[in-house]
Amino acid sequence: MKVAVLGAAGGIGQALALLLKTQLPAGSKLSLYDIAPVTPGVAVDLSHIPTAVEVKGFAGQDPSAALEGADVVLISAGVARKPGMDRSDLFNINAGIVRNLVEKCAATCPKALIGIITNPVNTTVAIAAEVLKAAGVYDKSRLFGVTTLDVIRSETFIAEAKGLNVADVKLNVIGGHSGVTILPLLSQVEGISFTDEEVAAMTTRIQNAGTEVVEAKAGGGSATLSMGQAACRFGLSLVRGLQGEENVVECAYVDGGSEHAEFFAQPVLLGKNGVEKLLAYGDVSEFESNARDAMLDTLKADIKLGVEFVK
Ligand SMILES: NC(=O)c1ccc[n+]([C@@H]2O[C@H](COP(=O)([O-])OP(=O)(O)OC[C@H]3O[C@@H](n4cnc5c(N)ncnc54)[C@H](O)[C@@H]3O)[C@@H](O)[C@H]2O)c1
Ligand SMILES: O=C(O)C[C@H](O)C(=O)O
Repeated sequence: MKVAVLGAAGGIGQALALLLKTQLPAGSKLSLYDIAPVTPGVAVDLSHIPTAVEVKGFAGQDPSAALEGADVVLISAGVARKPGMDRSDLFNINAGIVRNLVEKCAATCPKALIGIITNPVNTTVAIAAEVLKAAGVYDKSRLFGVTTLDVIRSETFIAEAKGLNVADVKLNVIGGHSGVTILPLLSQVEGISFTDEEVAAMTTRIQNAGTEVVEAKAGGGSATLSMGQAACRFGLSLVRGLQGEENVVECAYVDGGSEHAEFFAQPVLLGKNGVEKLLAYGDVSEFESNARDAMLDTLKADIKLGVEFVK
């Protein structure tokens, strides 16, 4: 199994690469690419860790060598937020970066599963889909917006607030990955109840968690370590699905399963072809159903921006 990380010299990329080096199944290959010249050095550094995962690093303008034979490509290349910015403010720079990298994926590893981390995810995934369509290799089962950070944040914050073992907290986070489009389904967490005030406060905290990190880092970037962990969890789930493991389920921002929008984050069953089955996200409370409906104009506008960027 070969996993490529594009943006591998960055804050997320290096954390993700370290976690993958230590957690990918024995015999895997890890391929690191970034425009930053340090990238081969990051690979050499990681290669001294004693695991049976072969790691290679590539720098420069062309990622093709890193992508050859890739089964999974995780893309975190691009710029991150500073205080006062929204994720949508990253569009001007990151849209072109994602377009160019996905064009290379289409040419070099058209069957790879692609996970987009680069923000604004609501839009960059739509860009990736249009690029793959234009290249004639689009398979909606193989493209994912990585929203796992919203899931692990929800698990963490709920466990903290309710005094639970975090391993026991499970929930779906649906919609997209910015502001009001992030909707944790708190009503589905088993064994606990929330007051209306707690639901409102917890939902807002989860929606603003990225900004919480951006402000705490005070101009030094956005979430990198928690995102590295989230992307590793998601990447390993993709690998487990590809290897034929059963019942591998993650929430991700995907195409086609939703009556709500062209792309929508929801639970998916992963398998040998990426999305094996789109799963229903289950019953929702009145608060959640209102919040879901209220996000749709924003989400659809984010998607339209991505489609129009490529067309
Ligand atoms: N999906 C999520 O939940 C989530 C969470 C956190 C951050 N992000 C996003 O991930 C992205 C990366 O964040 P970061 O903190 O790692 O940023 P970073 O600045 O630390 O790293 C980005 C890396 O991308 C590289 N890069 C830039 N242009 C490139 C190109 N054309 N080809 C290859 N590499 C290129 C840079 O050299 C840098 O090493 C940002 O857009 C951020 O908003 C998403
Ligand atoms: O908030 C950001 O800009 C980064 C990321 O999307 C996050 O949720 O932490």
